[in-house]
Amino acid sequence: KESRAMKFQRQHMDPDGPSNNSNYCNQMMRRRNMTEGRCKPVNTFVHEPLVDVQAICLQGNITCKNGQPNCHKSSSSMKITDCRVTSGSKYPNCDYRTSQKKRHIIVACEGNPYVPVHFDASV
Ligand SMILES: Nc1ncnc2c1ncn2[C@@H]1O[C@H](C(=O)NS(=O)(=O)C[C@H]2[C@@H](O)[C@H](n3ccc(=O)[nH]c3=O)O[C@@H]2CO)[C@@H](O)[C@H]1O
Repeated sequence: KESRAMKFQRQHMDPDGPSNNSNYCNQMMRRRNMTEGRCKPVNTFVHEPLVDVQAICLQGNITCKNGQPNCHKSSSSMKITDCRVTSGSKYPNCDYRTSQKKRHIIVACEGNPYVPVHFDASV
């Protein structure tokens, strides 16, 4: 069974990316298995070293969207790519808009070791 930490990395980590093409999301959402059963509507990939994203858990606690107190915001902005399903997207041919941004990211952390398990938002 995939751990929550590994699921976070599968869904959100791409340190070597992004390949600067408009098909990045169409390729990566499939490759990371987020188009099975349905097209995952929104997903962010982070283009920073894993250790830098794991270090976010050391920042002060902030409230997550779901009200839990175990979220943390990155101290610096990070290179991300937002993937958002298009209006014309029809499962199983999931179609995404690819948007490259630099944002602070907010993740939820859990466990021992205390590591990211959920992507909450970018600001
Ligand atoms: N505090 C917590 N502590 C610990 N665990 C927590 C906590 N909260 C949730 N989980 C768990 O995480 C799991 C999960 O998949 N949550 S999810 O909201 O659906 C993820 C969102 C995110 O993947 C994506 N998104 C969204 C915006 C954006 O900019 N970029 C972007 O990528 O869309 C998804 C839906 O919004 C679930 O098992 C839930 O129990």
